Amino acid sequence: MGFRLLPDHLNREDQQALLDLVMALAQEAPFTRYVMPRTGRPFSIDMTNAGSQGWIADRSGYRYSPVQPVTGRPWPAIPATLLDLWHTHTGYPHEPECCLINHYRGEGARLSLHRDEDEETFDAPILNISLGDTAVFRLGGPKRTDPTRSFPVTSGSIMIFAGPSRLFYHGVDRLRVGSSQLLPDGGRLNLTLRRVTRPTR
Ligand SMILES: O=C(O)CCC(=O)C(=O)O
Ligand SMILES: [Fe+2]
Repeated sequence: MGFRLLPDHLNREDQQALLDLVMALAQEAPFTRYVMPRTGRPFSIDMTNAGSQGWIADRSGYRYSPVQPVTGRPWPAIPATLLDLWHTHTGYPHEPECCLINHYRGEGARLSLHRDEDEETFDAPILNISLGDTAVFRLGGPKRTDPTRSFPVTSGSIMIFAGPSRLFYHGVDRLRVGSSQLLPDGGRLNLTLRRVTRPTR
């Protein structure tokens, strides 16, 4: 069990259906440009969430919140299509609690090298779904100083970060702007499904 990339896994119709779901979710929970803790510098991408827990950032840190910080309303539920993909590809016996949605609008949109480490448990894999422009994705190892490699991730591709790769450093260097026509205004959407709390049995 480790890292898996399933290139072009979802067909065009499934991609469009996911895009429609994201557009609907964004009506309820608007995309927001967070700022980074301490520096207060804005991210180059916009974010929203579905689920009982949404990943947020502000001057005081990175964390999960049950509500959208601007509207104060709970995040919309994670759509069944995404729950199905989670169960199919992760085999994890519990539901994901967060679907973080990143919107990379175009040139200059990136996500620097980081680990997903704000969750209470790292037992569950992370499921990553890409829609729209190809991303130049960077994957390293468990330590920030480990060597990294970069590779293209196209629209409809799925990545699974399971086992040790759950805590590998990763990021997005840039988009190949204009490589996909899926999003009406161009750019890329990325969905990551996450388990946040430790399941109680
Ligand atoms: O956009 C991507 O593919 C990566 C997203 C990511 O690493 C994150 O949201 O933590
Ligand atoms: Fe990440």
